[in-house]
Amino acid sequence: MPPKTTSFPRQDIRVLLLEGISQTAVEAFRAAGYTQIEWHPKALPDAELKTRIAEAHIIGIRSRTQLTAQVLAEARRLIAIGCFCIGTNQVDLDAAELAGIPVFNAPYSNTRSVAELVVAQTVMLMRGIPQKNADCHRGIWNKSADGSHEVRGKTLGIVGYGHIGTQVGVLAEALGMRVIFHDIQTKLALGNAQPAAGLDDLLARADVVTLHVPDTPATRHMIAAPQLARMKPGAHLINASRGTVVDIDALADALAKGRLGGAAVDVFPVEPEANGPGFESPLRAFDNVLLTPHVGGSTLEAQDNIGTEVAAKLIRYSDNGSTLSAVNFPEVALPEHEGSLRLLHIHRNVPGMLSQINEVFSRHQVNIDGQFLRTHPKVGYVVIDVNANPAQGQLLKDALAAIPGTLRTRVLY
Ligand SMILES: NC(=O)C1=CN([C@@H]2O[C@H](COP(=O)(O)OP(=O)(O)OC[C@H]3O[C@@H](n4cnc5c(N)ncnc54)[C@H](O)[C@@H]3O)[C@@H](O)[C@H]2O)C=CC1
Ligand SMILES: O=C(O)CCC(=O)C(=O)O
Repeated sequence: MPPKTTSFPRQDIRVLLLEGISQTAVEAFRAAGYTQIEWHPKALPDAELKTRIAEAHIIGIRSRTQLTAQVLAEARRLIAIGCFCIGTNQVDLDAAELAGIPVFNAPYSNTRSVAELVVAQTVMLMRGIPQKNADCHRGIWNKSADGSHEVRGKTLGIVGYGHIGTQVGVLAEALGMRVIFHDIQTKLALGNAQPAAGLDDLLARADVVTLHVPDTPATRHMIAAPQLARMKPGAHLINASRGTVVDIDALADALAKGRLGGAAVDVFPVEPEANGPGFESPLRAFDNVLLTPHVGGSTLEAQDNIGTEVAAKLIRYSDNGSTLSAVNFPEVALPEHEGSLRLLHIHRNVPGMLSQINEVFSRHQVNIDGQFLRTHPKVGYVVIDVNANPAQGQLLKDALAAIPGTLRTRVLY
């Protein structure tokens, strides 16, 4: 099959991939006919990001690149954003939506990797391995069972019982742990897991507390001094969710006072912009804290799967207009449009928009083959398949773009 063209040829669409996104994404774009792919191993400094994003039609990032409203204001050509990870808190989702830019992510591909790391950390913390490891590195031999426990029969408290939390629970039960969880939504408990009566109840009962919530206003500092004080003396805390969830100074204080047995922390309120020296944290002072550089989802398996998954979503949107599974945008699942010309119209969701759109087609005496509409409170997305030639398509696109409240139009041939 010859490749379908979009409103301009695929080879003119510029794809900017940052932060060492897996080559599987590059391969997926190439296989779909995209040739202008710029790949960077790291995040870009803010000024360079603004320059590069101004030229890009599609951008792929991971958790480090901050796509703020100011950065997005420079992204005049951008049609789609891919977060090659789960979290999308690094993107101003409202600003992107109001600019007519859907944001896609990979909600599942690295969840197993995080779950495996957390289970390993649970065993390591319960055995006091971080301190023993630090001692050995300093040449100190300290063979002792003091403070060292099996995880079998101990209680794991999972805060946020979603894709990662549930997998952690299943793996922990396989090791003989009792699993309790807390979530703001009612959740199906897997295996023998039990819901706790609330966060305070979970904190009071768990030997190890592990956090798997997203970054939201409600989760910011959800573990601070009062919550740490409710944990069992000598219990352990694991955070592989987001650095904003734990008050790091309060955690350092609890560790300094010996209230907690230890902690494993993979995510930080401020993370260095690049690999190399420059990681600062009060937790560096503690031998009983396992520190990792935000690698919960960083396995080759996860990254390869994420590369394929998010690239497929971006390509589908670019070629077909489908926004299924976009995190910030009206979701429209579209059939192929063989034989029809497809117009995309993204607009402010104000009364009378649809009638103005349809008036364009009646004015140009063009038959509509199919129409798809979804709205969010602020933004609407209409896709119209028409029986028209490319020249008419361009005229229709210009007429649609002239409707007040239009955010973006595209034509797919
Ligand atoms: N360290 C790393 O490399 C990685 C970190 N993550 C982080 O892990 C987070 C969780 O990932 P998933 O399990 O896939 O997300 P998910 O969306 O499947 O699960 C999150 C759960 O948290 C619950 N929740 C939300 N607000 C809550 C609150 N205030 N109190 C209690 N529960 C609340 C939700 O109802 C949901 O069940 C992501 O948002 C991301 O920030 C994800 C992947 C890799
Ligand atoms: O490894 C990454 O790029 C970020 C992983 C993560 O935190 C996420 O998927 O939300």
